[in-house]
Amino acid sequence: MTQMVSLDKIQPQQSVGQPKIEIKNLNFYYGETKALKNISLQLPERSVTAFIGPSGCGKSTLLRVLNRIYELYPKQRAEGEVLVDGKNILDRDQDLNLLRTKVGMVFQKPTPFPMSIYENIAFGVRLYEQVSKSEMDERVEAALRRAALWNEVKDKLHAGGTSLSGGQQQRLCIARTVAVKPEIILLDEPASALDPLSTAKIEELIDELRADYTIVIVTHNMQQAARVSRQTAFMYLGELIEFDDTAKIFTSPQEKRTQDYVTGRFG
Ligand SMILES: Nc1ncnc2c1ncn2[C@@H]1O[C@H](COP(=O)(O)OP(=O)(O)OP(=O)(O)O)[C@@H](O)[C@H]1O
Repeated sequence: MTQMVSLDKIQPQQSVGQPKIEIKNLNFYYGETKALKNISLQLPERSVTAFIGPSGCGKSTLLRVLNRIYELYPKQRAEGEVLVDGKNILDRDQDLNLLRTKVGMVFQKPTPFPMSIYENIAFGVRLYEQVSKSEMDERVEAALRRAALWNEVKDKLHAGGTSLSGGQQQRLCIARTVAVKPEIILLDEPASALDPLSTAKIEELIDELRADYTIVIVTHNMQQAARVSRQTAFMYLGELIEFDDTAKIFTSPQEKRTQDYVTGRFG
């Protein structure tokens, strides 16, 4: 079998936590088109899970179900159950604002708000909490430190967020997400628009954040999945083909399609 992924980069085995997210018999539709077919899987808490698979297999769709962001678009609907801490977030009575503070999301392209670095973080905090000026200063600093950006921006907090480099903007978006104290962070190809150095910084950051958050990352980059994740889900044509420890998916997968994909035979 041709090895595409260097094995020394794969995360060491550790004990896996309790399931934070349990997806049960999930189907997803764009109008009449069924994009996810009966997906069931459990994502452990305080751990990084990667979704991999060829273009169009449903990785981003599955990620977007986890904070119900698809609801912003007409004719998109999910059926089945997604339990977060045992509560089905697909229930009609789910408070979507609450869900989105608990489940933060970072997109492929850095999307800072057109405001200062400080305000990029303070804005989201203010939506959910009333905090004093000094508390806000502390929140902003803590979030920027958590996103490994503080040292680079501490002297220009009132400069525009968009004046930062692409890699810094992405870390600002991670800081903004972390500032509202989520438990789950969804990352949709967070480094695909970045240069190798900025990508390495994002990966280091993911490695630090995994102790405190349940992280789900969609990536096209299999080396990246191997470097950052503890579990990997391989998807194909809207189905979950295989879900296992990342080391197993990349070295001894059970399914031929997984093997073909991770060894570069298709995709
Ligand atoms: N807004 C939309 N309307 C209709 N169909 C869509 C929409 N978004 C995605 N799809 C379809 O749903 C399926 C899954 O798409 P999705 O973007 O989740 O795949 P992906 O694995 O994330 O792909 P990529 O790696 O290219 O980003 C595809 O067949 C796609 O064409």
